[in-house]
Amino acid sequence: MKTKDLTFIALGAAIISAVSLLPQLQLVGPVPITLQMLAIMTVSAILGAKRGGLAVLIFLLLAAAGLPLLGGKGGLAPFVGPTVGYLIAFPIAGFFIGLVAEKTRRFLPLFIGMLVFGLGLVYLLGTLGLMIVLQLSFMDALVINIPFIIGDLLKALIATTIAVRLLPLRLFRMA
Ligand SMILES: O=C(O)CCCC[C@@H]1SC[C@@H]2NC(=O)N[C@@H]21
Repeated sequence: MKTKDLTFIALGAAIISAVSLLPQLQLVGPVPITLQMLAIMTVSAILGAKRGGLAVLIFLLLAAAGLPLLGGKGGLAPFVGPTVGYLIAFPIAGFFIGLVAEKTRRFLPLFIGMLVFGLGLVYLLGTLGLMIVLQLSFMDALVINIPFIIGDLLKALIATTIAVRLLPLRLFRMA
């Protein structure tokens, strides 16, 4: 990996971290509405699988190291809390969204990739985390995701729109 790639990974992690500092909306239940997935989907699509996944991983390491990036909290507590499944899903989703973006720059396939990995996979692992930490049934944990769907669809739409405009410029291609 070249210096240029490392710079983009650091930049990606910084963007995701900056967005994660924005206030979260705790409507009902244990999981907040956040803009994290908007940043993760956009950065990963632009940087590709390896660099996107690593950028998300560094963001999580910064949070684990104590930066208040997860609802104003940092340290290890969020990684054993109700949202742990979402946190585990973030870099995996980033990797696969990046992989899809490496294969296509067309809007529809990339948008579908965002839906499958940015929503589907994140909700699935998030649900499993909720089941384990809060001792809920699969259905009780799954319904906790319902309030996020419209907002997350919008985030996927925005991330795809940004990515399909930036990818053809080849600004961020691998060094
Ligand atoms: O800060 C955390 O501890 C992680 C919060 C995870 C929030 C999830 S991500 C997918 C879904 N969409 C949202 O806006 N919130 C949840």
